[in-house]
Amino acid sequence: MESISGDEFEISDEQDSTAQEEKIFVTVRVRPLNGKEIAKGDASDWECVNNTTIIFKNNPSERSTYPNAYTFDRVYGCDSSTKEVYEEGVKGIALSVLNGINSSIFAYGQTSSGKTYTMSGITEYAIADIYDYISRQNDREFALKFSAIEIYNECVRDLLSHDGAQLRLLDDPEKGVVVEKLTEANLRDCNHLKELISACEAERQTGETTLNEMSSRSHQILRLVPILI
Ligand SMILES: Nc1ncnc2c1ncn2[C@@H]1O[C@H](COP(=O)(O)OP(=O)(O)OP(=O)(O)O)[C@@H](O)[C@H]1O
Repeated sequence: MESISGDEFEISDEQDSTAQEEKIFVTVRVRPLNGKEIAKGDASDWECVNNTTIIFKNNPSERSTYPNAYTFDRVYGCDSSTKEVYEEGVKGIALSVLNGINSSIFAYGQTSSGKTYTMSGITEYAIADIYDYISRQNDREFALKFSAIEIYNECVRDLLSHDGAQLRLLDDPEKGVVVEKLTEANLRDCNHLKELISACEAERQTGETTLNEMSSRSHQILRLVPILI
């Protein structure tokens, strides 16, 4: 997400210090075993022993000098809900974009680890909160722009365009990396954004992997840019 552009915009000291800290908040979420794994008698190798520590339970004895406990800003066990993950680790970051702070929220992990599942839920909650926040502003009015790309086999595609053309990445001295000719939609409202995200979902490359029948096979980047009007 990119922060607001607009002349009158000011940020508070608290927001300013958050921006200067360039904080990165890293969380881990363990997904529950799926039907296939349960049928095979698999057991989870990972256990969250408190809010910040996850342990690997099956260290072979000959490698016992390897660490088996890992600490993150927050860890979520397999009974956690996406709402919990969102509220504690993501909401503040998503809303900070409306106060002038560029922010990114991304998921990383092997196939079938639950990236799409978690990010879909998180996106839904973030959209609801962003529009709720905007509707409660009496002194500020926002316009939102939305764009979406997919990176697949080293190619960048515009998910809001049906022509399937490969887009070029350009290095702009002021803006940084820019995707040339990328469609930017001016959002009418929350439902418009949801419709566009569904359309992007339909455009994505999917395929089967040994671990995930509906693997996304690509990286998707959704970008929301609020503008003060
Ligand atoms: N926290 C969870 N609770 C219940 N089911 C989950 C959870 N996380 C993932 N799943 C299920 O596990 C399967 C794999 O998840 P998902 O497709 O999100 O993985 P992925 O990391 O995006 O995989 P890929 O990289 O292959 O696209 C899906 O069927 C999804 O519904």
